[in-house]
Amino acid sequence: MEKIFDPITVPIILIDEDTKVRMINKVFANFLGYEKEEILGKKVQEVDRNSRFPYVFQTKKAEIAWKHKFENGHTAIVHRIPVLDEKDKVSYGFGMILFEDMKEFMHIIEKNKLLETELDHYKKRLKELSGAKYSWENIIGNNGKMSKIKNIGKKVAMTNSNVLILGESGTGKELYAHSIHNDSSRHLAPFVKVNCAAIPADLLESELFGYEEGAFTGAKKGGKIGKFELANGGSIFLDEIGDMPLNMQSKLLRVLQEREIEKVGSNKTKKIDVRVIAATNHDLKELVEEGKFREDLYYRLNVMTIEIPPLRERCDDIDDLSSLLLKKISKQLGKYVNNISPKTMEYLKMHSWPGNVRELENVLERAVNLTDCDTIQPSYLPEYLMENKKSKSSGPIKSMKDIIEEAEKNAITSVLKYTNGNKLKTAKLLNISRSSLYDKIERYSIKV
Ligand SMILES: Nc1ncnc2c1ncn2[C@@H]1O[C@H](COP(=O)(O)OP(=O)(O)OP(=O)(O)O)[C@@H](O)[C@H]1O
Repeated sequence: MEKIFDPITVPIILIDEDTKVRMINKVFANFLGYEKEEILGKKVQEVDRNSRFPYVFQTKKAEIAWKHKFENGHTAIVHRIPVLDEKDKVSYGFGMILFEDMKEFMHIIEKNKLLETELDHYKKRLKELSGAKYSWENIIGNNGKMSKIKNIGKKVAMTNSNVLILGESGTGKELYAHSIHNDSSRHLAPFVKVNCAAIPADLLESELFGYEEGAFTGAKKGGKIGKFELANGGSIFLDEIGDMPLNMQSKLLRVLQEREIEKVGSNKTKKIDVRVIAATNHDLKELVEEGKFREDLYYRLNVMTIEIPPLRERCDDIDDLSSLLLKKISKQLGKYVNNISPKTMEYLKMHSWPGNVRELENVLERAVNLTDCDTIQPSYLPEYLMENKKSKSSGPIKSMKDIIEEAEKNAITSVLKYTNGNKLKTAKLLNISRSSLYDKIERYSIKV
């Protein structure tokens, strides 16, 4: 035992069940102001009256990194560990000094604090670089349906399953995708967004999976890393998944099943660990029925589903949402506008909000810019919002197709008015392509 204890440069001590010192190394004995031989066999309390070992033997609980003032006046940081036998009886105690003086200890603490601050800073930077900007606190609305959906989102974030976020354009699907990633165990890894509708069909495969050098004419030297590989360890947000071409859907399905990708022009596969968060404003089930979306992919993605209802279906949220958005917008614009008059609120609640929260945000931003007092009056609302109130009436029951067409027509008409007939802005606000907007304008004979 002596041979083991003495070469150790950290002060250590071994005590038997009667608190007698069985072994102590030279450094510890010298620290106490004794020679080793003077201490061995003595009760620990005789060597240091302040010893807590008798107490530790009673509680049977280790005291780790405790500050201890020795009888000789030294203060140190120590461990006191009771060792129990199979019958849960104390068989011996082990003690050691971690820091022989408090200055050394305080120095380590300070250094640790500094490191923690630095670590926080780099964690924040990493999060920013990871691509996910928003978290739950950016999703306004803690009442009614919104709080329920947020709670579902938080539960979903804890799992590792694929997520499907459904909801009309402007309902906050992207906010949810970011927040789920940021609240998941993957939050320090990348969050990569791909808008499946914005990438031409023939480029989507190489965009998602990358390509090898020389894979096709015009391919970059050295090839290209795909979004899936970039998201490895993190999450990939496949926005507008409903617009993904069928041939790509089969390839995506393979990736989800096999958890491996194959670059364009390569015959090698690479294992990847990516969580898919997909979103769409289409009715995916309907697309499946129409043969435009693969059923097997639908079920693969539809493991955890979050459905965000359109704003018109959660009128109760409009009050809360408007006040909180108003606060945010006033702060951003540096204006003090914190009230919405009851009449204005009435108009806001009557509107059908085809552009959902995005439209509400725009309406409020416009009003904050126009108003010169602290309250938003109806006169600061766009014309089309007041007209909607007059035209709201219930009629005979219509087919789903007619209802959807009518809603589309109303949405396009409203937003066109709101943008003063600007088609590019309208298409953007409604999140549809320009060509699709032109088609619908023609189909519904909308006067621009
Ligand atoms: N609950 C909410 N709280 C705060 N802002 C919201 C909320 N929901 C939506 N928004 C705002 O509305 C706008 C649209 O949100 P987002 O882009 O997440 O919607 P989306 O459903 O992904 O739309 P799209 O389908 O058109 O891509 C953003 O400016 C976002 O900040």
